[in-house]
Amino acid sequence: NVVKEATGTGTGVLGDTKSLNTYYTNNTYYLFDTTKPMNGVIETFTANQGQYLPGNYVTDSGNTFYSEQQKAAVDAHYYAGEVFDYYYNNFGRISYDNQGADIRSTVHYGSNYNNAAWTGNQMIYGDGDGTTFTYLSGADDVVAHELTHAVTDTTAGLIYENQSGALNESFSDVFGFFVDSEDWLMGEDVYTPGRSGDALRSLSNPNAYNQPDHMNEYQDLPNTREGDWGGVHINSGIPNKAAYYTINNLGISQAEQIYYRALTVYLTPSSDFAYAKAALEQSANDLYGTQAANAITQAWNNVGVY
Ligand SMILES: CCC(=O)Oc1c(C)cccc1C(=O)O
Ligand SMILES: [Ca+2]
Ligand SMILES: [Zn+2]
Repeated sequence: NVVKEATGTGTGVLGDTKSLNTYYTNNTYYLFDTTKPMNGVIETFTANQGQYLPGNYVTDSGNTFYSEQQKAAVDAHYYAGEVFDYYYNNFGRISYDNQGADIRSTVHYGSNYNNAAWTGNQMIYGDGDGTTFTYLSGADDVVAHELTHAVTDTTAGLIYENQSGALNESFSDVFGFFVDSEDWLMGEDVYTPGRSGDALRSLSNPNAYNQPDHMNEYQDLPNTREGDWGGVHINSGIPNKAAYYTINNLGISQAEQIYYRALTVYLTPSSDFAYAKAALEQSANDLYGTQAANAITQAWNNVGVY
């Protein structure tokens, strides 16, 4: 049969050119990647600034995705593939559910929407308002953050509130770092396009973006939407700082295996910070022995978790 897999090219959010795994049918090319070792596909849609999901496939008759409106889709598609590869190459995980599930993204979601999310079965990316954010799929750490929410939901299932919710957020930031390990910042490539050097969050210095980096700064916020469900995006600074200490002590290769084992083997929906410390200690001991476990202990003690 006619192999319809194709290689297209596109312009990303930051103006860079990248090659894309596309699919040819009905005289046009789709952002539809069938090349990964999974029974699902990686597919990218546009909501055309609406809120209906998944929206329309992103297509191009010439397999050249160079237009302004195609930039967000180019990066959502390319980075979803990069994050699939990260989890497959480092842990042998086949898509977010380890069962080869379709990885679906929708860009241009909503109007000036300064958000990105995992909806429970797909990723969505706003365009940003052009001041706070540009197209949010333009950052690989953001895409890794969102897809890691899907990994968490299919493994530990950390409940998105209070300490378990802050851990849910932190694991997404930490794997965002592992995918984009050239800096300790989150979302720097799409945050405030008019200002350089800043970011949404920092793992090395959570205080820089008004997050606590120690239990004595834990924010007891209400478990409501207005309270960020008990401050899940605020209090994540504490486990994020512990991860920073751990990675500096053990290195990325050991840290990522420890974090993956804790997430997929030991953590449970209601795990709190103390439980996460124990889960990471156990994972470190399982994989690398006492010295590595001691590094976890030290990292969490440094942020006031004993
Ligand atoms: C680093 C990615 C990130 O934090 O995305 C979100 C944004 C930009 C707003 C609200 C929620 C999220 C999230 O995915 O938690
Ligand atoms: Ca980053
Ligand atoms: Zn998140």
